[in-house]
Amino acid sequence: MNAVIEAKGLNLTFETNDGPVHALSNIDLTIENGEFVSLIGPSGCGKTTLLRVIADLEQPTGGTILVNGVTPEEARLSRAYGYVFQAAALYPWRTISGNISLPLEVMGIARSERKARIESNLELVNLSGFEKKFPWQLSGGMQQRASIARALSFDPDMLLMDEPFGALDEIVRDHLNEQLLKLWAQTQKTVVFVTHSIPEAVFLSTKIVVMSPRPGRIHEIIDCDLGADRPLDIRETPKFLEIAHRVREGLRLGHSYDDREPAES
Ligand SMILES: Nc1ncnc2c1ncn2[C@@H]1O[C@H](COP(=O)(O)OP(=O)(O)OP(=O)(O)O)[C@@H](O)[C@H]1O
Repeated sequence: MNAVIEAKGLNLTFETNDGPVHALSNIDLTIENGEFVSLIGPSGCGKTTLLRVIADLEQPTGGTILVNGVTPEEARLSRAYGYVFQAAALYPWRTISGNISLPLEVMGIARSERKARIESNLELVNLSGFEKKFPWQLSGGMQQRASIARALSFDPDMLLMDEPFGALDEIVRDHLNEQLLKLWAQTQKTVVFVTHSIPEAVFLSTKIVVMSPRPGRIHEIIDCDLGADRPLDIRETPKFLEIAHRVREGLRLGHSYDDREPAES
């Protein structure tokens, strides 16, 4: 295994009209090739900010970060990752295949190659046959699958996913979680996944990064060694429940530290 993300002493303070907001504090994180890593924590603890720093969408104000051994900017320019947003963010005037094609068109990839890639990626997310539909003709879960196909279209090493299933109901979410696990096993991509959901994090991940707020920092990193074969009912096994309990405890302790903070400073 080799590190695809290496953050050391990462800090990020936003300067706002109401004063500085310390969004990330002293983040040390190494993510190895092929891992599925979830970032979990309460609202405002910096999960999205950390993902955006990896993606070169925010600049850290301190510390260092390497993505695939190079700066986030170089990694972005070499298309090291595909990014999946909370909302599917598909262009409504383009068909599903037109949406998946867009990054490939920007890269100047020939039409026949684009067609082949669209087909294979739609197959990966179980959407074969929906090429000519427009986003509004698809359910929320299908739209999110299409946006995953788009993120995979240029075959990046890594998928960065910001709460991709947060807005979906639980049944659809379960289904998409199963599909995402299959896709991860099939493609062996590295995935960094932001979520609020403990069961989702435990079900999907090889490693869970528990974050705590104000300023956002890593409270604990929990190994999630449930093996590769994870049917949905693994969620009722003692091992799963034990890991979920550890994550919950981590979140609770992270919070109580936060509650004590004003008295200590
Ligand atoms: N562009 C910005 N300018 C100023 N403050 C920001 C900016 N982006 C984020 N923040 C602040 O930084 C902190 C971390 O935000 P972030 O969105 O990373 O948290 P999060 O853990 O992803 O939250 P959520 O789970 O609600 O999405 C918050 O206090 C947020 O208000």
